[in-house]
Amino acid sequence: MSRLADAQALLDGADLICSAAEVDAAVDRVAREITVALGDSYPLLLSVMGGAVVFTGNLLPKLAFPIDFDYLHVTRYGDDTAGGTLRWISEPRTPVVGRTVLVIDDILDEGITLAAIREHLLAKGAARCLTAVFSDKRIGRPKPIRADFTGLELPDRYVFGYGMDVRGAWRNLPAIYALKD
Ligand SMILES: O=P(O)(O)OC[C@H]1O[C@H](OP(=O)(O)OP(=O)(O)O)[C@H](O)[C@@H]1O
Ligand code: HPA
Repeated sequence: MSRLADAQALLDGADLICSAAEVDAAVDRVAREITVALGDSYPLLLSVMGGAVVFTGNLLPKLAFPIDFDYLHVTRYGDDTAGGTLRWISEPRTPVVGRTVLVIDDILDEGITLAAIREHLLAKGAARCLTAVFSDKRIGRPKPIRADFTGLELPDRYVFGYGMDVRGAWRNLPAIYALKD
């Protein structure tokens, strides 16, 4: 099969678990919570490439206070549906020393990625490091980190859409889908 047909088959065989309207409402709520918590602190927002790109792009225009923005890239899934070793692809260029940092990511799954990023930024001298995730997967096991701001809780299934990929595809979907178990 072609890559196009493979990607279409993945979507056709998946379940819609969260509509675009629910997604948008969750992002609105998270934006309000972040505004209350960080509106006075001129934070540095760090988007975790590449999954956070859609959440970040929708969240930032809803924050009506000054921010600095940069990105970092770490990965441990690649095109796989199970996580492996964390690889740092790029560091933020903006110094974090003394800053209030808000890390933005698409999904907190096992929590390994976000916990490592937070530890790294604090070791680099960030004054505080908060985290905002579009989604938190209910994996039924303890995680090494809890997000300070969470959009949606998702079931323990492989999910995609709204920045999250399945075998590299479908980050562009406005709603959330899950592969059949
Ligand atoms: O909580 P965890 O189990 O550590 O997984 C969460 C991380 O996995 C995904 O990134 P991925 O490794 O797929 O990188 P990508 O966004 O570049 O595809 C996602 O964007 C999170 O950063
Ligand atoms: O369920 C998931 N879907 C997409 N990307 C992910 N990264 C960690 N878990 C997931």
